[in-house]
Amino acid sequence: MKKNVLITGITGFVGSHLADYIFSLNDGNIEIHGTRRWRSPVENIEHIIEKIQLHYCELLDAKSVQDLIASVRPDIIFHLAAQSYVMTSFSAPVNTLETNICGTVNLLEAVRYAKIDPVIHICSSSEVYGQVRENEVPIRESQLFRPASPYAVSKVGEDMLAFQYGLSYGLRIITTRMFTHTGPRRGEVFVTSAFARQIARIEAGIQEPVLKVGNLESVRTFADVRDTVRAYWLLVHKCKPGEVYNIGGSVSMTVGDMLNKLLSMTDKKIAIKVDPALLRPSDVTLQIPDCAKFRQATGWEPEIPFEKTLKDLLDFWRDYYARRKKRA
Ligand SMILES: C[C@H]1O[C@H](OP(=O)(O)OP(=O)(O)OC[C@H]2O[C@@H](n3cnc4c(=O)[nH]c(N)nc43)[C@H](O)[C@@H]2O)[C@@H](O)[C@@H](O)C1=O
Repeated sequence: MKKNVLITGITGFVGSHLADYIFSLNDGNIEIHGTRRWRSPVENIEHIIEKIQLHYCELLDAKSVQDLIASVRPDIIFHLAAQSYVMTSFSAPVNTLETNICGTVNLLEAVRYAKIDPVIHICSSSEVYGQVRENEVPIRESQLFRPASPYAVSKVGEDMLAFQYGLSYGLRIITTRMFTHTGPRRGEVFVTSAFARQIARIEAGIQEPVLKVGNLESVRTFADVRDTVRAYWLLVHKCKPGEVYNIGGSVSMTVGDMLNKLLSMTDKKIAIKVDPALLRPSDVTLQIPDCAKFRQATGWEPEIPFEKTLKDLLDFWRDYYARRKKRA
């Protein structure tokens, strides 16, 4: 019998890569279902749109989610739909909390009412740990939560809901606290993409050679999105419901060092300018994960070198502006 895999947020960055990864396994017994909101652009999944079952679904509408779950009856759920930009959560805290917390409740309730028993992957985030002290890195799953943004609080909520629905109703939920991940299709607001996009625009002659930045001192441990989705697939097959796992890359550096790597990939001379609008009321400046628990459970290791991740991201934006120019 075919296995139904449901990816909420399949039109997004990680969702689209996860669908690509599952297709690459060439398993004829898997049917991929995904959700989209009526306004969501579909360019990330245009290349696979004929091969997936796409469902209109509004996570904040309980009926919409119940109808979806009752009709798909998924065996595996990857809940990737979210308001995921930290900065936006400061200007739209209620929307962030609603989407990430109430949206997750609607999904978990819909599973209960459908009386099905799927494996459910809930995406918490490394942001739940907030600002850690130097003696607290690498960060383990037992680290205290000190959320530094409404987004982080929303992910604490999601994390706790995953625990509680497992405890109260026996749902088979596995939670990840993923650290920063990037690669082609990364949304333009996130730091790696924001920088790569500006370089591509400068190369295309549609932006002055001045690159706007926020806080360059933050340390991040970058993972490639393609390693990330491979980890998520292993997670639902090898990890234990009720447990929570850190997942992250192995390359840690400041955002400024990451920028220098990107700048070394272009011939253009580019000036750097701090834009105060990109500075957060409170920032998380030290994120280095301890992923031993996940590695032990799955044998997963990140494989893609960070230079390739950045080059692929930059080329993604170069292609984007080349195609735009052709259409004009
Ligand atoms: C795990 C976690 O990972 C992501 O959250 P994030 O790490 O906050 O991602 P980001 O790319 O917005 O910022 C990274 C750092 O870079 C600094 N920074 C400097 N200059 C710019 C800049 O120009 N733009 C942005 N966005 N950040 C900048 C900024 O202040 C911050 O310190 C999300 O996927 C989130 O959903 C998630 O769960």
